[in-house]
Amino acid sequence: MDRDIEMEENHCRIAQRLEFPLSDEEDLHEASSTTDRTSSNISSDRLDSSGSDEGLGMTIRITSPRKPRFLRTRARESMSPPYSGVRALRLFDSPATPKTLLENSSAMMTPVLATPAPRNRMRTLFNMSSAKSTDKKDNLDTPPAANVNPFTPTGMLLTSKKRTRSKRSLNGSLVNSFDEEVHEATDESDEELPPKRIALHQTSVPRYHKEFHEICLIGKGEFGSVHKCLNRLDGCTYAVKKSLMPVAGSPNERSALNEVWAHAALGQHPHVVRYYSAWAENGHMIIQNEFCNSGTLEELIRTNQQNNVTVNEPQLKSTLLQIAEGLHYIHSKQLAHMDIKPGNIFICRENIDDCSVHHDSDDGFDELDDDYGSVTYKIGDLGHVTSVVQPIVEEGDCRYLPVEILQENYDNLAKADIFSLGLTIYEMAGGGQLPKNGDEWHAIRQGRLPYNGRYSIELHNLLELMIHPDPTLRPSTQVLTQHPVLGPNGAKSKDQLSRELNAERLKNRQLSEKLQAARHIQNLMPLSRFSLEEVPAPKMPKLQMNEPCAARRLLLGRKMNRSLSNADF
Ligand SMILES: Nc1ncnc2c1ncn2[C@@H]1O[C@H](COP(=O)(O)OP(=O)(O)OP(=O)(O)O)[C@@H](O)[C@H]1O
Repeated sequence: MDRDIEMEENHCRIAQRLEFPLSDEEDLHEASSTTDRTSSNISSDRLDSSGSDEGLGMTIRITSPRKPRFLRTRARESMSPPYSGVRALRLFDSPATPKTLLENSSAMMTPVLATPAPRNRMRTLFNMSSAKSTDKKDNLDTPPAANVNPFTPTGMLLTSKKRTRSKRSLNGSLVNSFDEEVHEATDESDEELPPKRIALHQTSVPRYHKEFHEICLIGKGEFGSVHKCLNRLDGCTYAVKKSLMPVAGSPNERSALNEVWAHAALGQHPHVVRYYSAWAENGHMIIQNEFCNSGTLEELIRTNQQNNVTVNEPQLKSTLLQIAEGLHYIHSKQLAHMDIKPGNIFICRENIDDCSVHHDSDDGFDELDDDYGSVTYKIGDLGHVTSVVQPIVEEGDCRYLPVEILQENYDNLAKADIFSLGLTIYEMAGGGQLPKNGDEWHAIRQGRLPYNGRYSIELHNLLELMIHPDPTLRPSTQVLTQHPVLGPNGAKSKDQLSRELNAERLKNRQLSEKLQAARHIQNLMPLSRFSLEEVPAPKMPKLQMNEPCAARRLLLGRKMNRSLSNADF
């Protein structure tokens, strides 16, 4: 009896400490009675698994119409009856204090998006209590409240299963399973759920002004406006793109997500504009990207035209090579860009003092010095990216589109990018504005480009090959990056050339050492007994690739010890 009183007192003390407000208490009691009233709805398997009548693990089927699956899951977790819930926590015989339990509970509850915050701490306790019992089961049974990126290998697999459900809408546009509304998800297995599980309006996060200081507007496109922004925390500059209109719930929502998915699936490459994060704010899609400090190739072409400046051939070749590198990377991920054009090629110059300029200059031929310093070209605006295996094509700019895409032949999407790249470089080479239609437009689709004589005929022939009417005959990105017209000297930077020179010198030196050793042996014994391969190389100090020329000349000098033992070259 004394123990009962003591427990009752303990219970009151805890309730006080947790600031149990009357309204919520009533609320919760109501929930309790609702539970009683709907006891037939309480799933018996969960009750059984808890093995008690304490409300631990008790679940209620919420029958409100069309609530998203994850909301329903959370709702049922937060509606356990209060009194039995408190007892279910076993506070009296647990070494954990209510505070620890509260902390644990909030840690456990944070990741679910669009779940209303618990109305008070006590309710959090109940959440924790029920979460504890269902946690294991939920992790196994419930797919996470997160989209599946269709451009990752898993996403591609999932899409291929869903493709049977793709259909054409009445207005002729392709409707894919990704467009199915989130709330259409029923109690299906993970595979059967649509990959788009989070609607943008469910994920509004007020980050823009909190995290960024807006410096200026740098551009506007059809989809969005782009601002140069300073991140308040890391102090670096970014290009932050915000959709012009709220896209949440609109037909543009998928395109907006497409860009984010493509960026995220592609990851980092020196010739693809780098992506940092994305979020939705008041229905707008916001994407934080690397800031490219020298604008777009389109702006450069326009300025050159105005100033009557011609781009020299090494610059043309370097640009072609760099974009081919970026495309090669995109194609290696089974994706196609589908909107390659000067306006979507971004330029970074290294000597401009800006910590947001991220260069990966180690690969050698991705820069070319011009009057302003090293220049890197990057592919951006990934809004049209599609999988080459399961294409959903949203046609890009008709000036750069090959005819097979307009005819809805999607067998060679990677080669459609090659076509657009050929025309992009042609424009950069002074080819003038490309036609949108008419005879000239058709002539280009027949593989004919007017030659203006400002660059070599070899390069011109390569550009014509890139726009060949038969996509299979256009060179792949792999072929382009190793194409003799683009190498060895024309498009390479000084760094790359000196690295290659060093490598050639090293090879040369090894060969001459072998030759000298062979001569030496020949003097000692008849040569017929040894093939050249068997001749042991003389022992010499290793030549470092980056040694200055003077040092190398010394090493190649005549005063070297020679040995017939095996050398470790
Ligand atoms: N990462 C960046 N760095 C610097 N400037 C950028 C960057 N991204 C975009 N811009 C500027 O913003 C302009 C619009 O950007 P973007 O082309 O991505 O928008 P969009 O609405 O998707 O365009 P489109 O009409 O081609 O679909 C660009 O032309 C460019 O001037």
